[in-house]
Amino acid sequence: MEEIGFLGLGIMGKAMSMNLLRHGFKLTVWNRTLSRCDELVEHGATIGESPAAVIKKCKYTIAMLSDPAAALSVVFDKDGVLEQIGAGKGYIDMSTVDAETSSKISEAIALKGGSFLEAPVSGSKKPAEDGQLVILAAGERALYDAIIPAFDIMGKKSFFLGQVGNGARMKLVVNMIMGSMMNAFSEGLVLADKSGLDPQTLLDVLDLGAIANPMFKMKGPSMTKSSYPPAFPLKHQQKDMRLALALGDENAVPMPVAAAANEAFKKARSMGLGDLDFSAVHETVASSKGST
Ligand SMILES: NC(=O)C1=CN([C@@H]2O[C@H](COP(=O)(O)OP(=O)(O)OC[C@H]3O[C@@H](n4cnc5c(N)ncnc54)[C@H](OP(=O)(O)O)[C@@H]3O)[C@@H](O)[C@H]2O)C=CC1
Ligand SMILES: O=CCCC(=O)O
Repeated sequence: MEEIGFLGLGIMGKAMSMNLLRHGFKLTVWNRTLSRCDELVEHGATIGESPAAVIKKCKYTIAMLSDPAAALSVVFDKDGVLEQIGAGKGYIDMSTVDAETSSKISEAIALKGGSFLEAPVSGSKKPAEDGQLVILAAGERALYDAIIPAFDIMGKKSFFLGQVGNGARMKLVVNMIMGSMMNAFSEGLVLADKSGLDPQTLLDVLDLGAIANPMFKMKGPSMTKSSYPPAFPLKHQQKDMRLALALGDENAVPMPVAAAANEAFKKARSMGLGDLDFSAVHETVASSKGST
């Protein structure tokens, strides 16, 4: 495949681009904090000096950015994607954003004659390193077909969900469920502990029953030790809850559980936990003062 551009080398972007390099793809990379490109360069990538420079050089460019503000800035600001996108070029945004943000980007790129695909992912740092993501794509089918060789390296399964917005919506629904679930799990761990049960035994019991899942198995043991090395930063999970609640507003779907979970993530941010893993929401329950 031709050289691919990659914008955004945070936790996910770095893991995904390293994986592409390992599988023989040629990459030109850019990151707002340029020093984060160094490790990729050591593994064979070339640096582009701006998003526009990357787009100019590459037929296809992938982005993995923190939130809607970052996704819009990289496209619309000076030296951004729009300055060089045009006929024959494709832009694939894999960041988790809302449908409105994706649509704005899609429309602007279409006006320049370029192609757009949104492709947010399920799966975190480790699945990104191992090429085990689940890719939720929507937008131009021809671009989806063209970028499949890269998706096949980054993911274990890709879905094409139709028109732009459907990928963003699917991702927000999934993360709304995940964020709500993490809060119930945190409350359960603390409830077990405070009521005299061994939290590790709770983990063993959960793992054998109908609500066993990889997330509890993976994060549970470190949560019981109050250890939260960031795989999925809590500030991004709170952003996803906020965007999912807005989607609920739009569609008049009552979501009291998700709303409560969002408050817990906001509380965790106010406690300075935003850069830790989203499982650190456990601290909002574990460290709450209370007497019986
Ligand atoms: N971590 C995870 O497990 C998963 C994350 N996601 C989603 O993927 C996206 C990236 O997540 P993750 O890698 O964890 O996040 P990080 O916070 O590790 O990285 C964010 C990236 O966005 C860049 N960025 C932030 N603001 C701007 C801006 N204004 N202009 C340009 N670049 C900017 C950062 O650049 P700089 O280095 O300069 O700060 C960095 O490259 C998010 O949308 C997240 O919700 C999806 C699935 C899993
Ligand atoms: O958006 C982040 C998703 C994290 C995960 O699916 O494990």
